[in-house]
Amino acid sequence: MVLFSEDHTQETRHRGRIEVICGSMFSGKTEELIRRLKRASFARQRVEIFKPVLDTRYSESDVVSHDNNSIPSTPVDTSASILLLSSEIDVVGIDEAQFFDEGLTDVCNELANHGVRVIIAGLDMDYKGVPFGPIPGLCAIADEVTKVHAICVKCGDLAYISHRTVADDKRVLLGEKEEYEPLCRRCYQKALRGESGRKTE
Ligand SMILES: Nc1ncnc2c1ncn2[C@@H]1O[C@H](COP(=O)(O)OP(=O)(O)O)[C@@H](O)[C@H]1O
Ligand SMILES: Cc1cn([C@H]2C[C@H](O)[C@@H](COP(=O)(O)O)O2)c(=O)[nH]c1=O
Ligand SMILES: [Zn+2]
Repeated sequence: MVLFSEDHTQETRHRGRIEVICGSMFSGKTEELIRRLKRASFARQRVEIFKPVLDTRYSESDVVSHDNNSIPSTPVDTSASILLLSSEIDVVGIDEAQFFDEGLTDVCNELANHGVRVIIAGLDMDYKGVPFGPIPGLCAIADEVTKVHAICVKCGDLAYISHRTVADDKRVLLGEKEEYEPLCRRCYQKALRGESGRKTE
């Protein structure tokens, strides 16, 4: 899939569609979400961005990337709130979608069926490699899925998973580089076996 394609149909009004941007931590999901949403704003489309209320890492309200790019957003606690707050909107962006309830799939379908372009960013897998929350279902119903990759911090290959580096087995543990590192499949298997590797940063 070509990531930075100039698909001008995406800037066309009244085209309901669902786009999913997924991958590991540090893979550029939030940056790609912000890029698409800012382009929609430049095209004078009415844009609304949502994130789960529990994601307070960088900001209570803004969606912020690891490189500190940001865009204002509305924190919500359920997917149903997204539907309620999206009247008269052309483009809906949703970040950290893995933390939403399973109702998010129906909400996104409903919006797209009514002509809204819905752009969703989220982790495809948790730290154990298990598909995360509503993301797999959203990938199934999406018009377009973009899988992005970080760089494995041990070997420089493409990473596919977010390895948790602290002892905590809760599925939800907000964090950054102190708690997670993106690894390729080979380095992840080594890490699970307790073999040390060179950390390149
Ligand atoms: N190991 C890494 N591989 C790729 N990018 C990384 C890595 N570590 C830090 N980054 C930074 O993270 C940025 C991506 O941030 P962001 O869009 O917030 O990612 P995501 O939302 O997927 O976690 C990259 O542009 C890069 O500057
Ligand atoms: C793998 C994994 C991650 N999380 C948390 C850690 C971060 O707060 C977010 C992901 O943010 P990003 O924008 O993709 O970098 O999710 C978690 O709670 N559980 C996990 O298994
Ligand atoms: Zn590796």
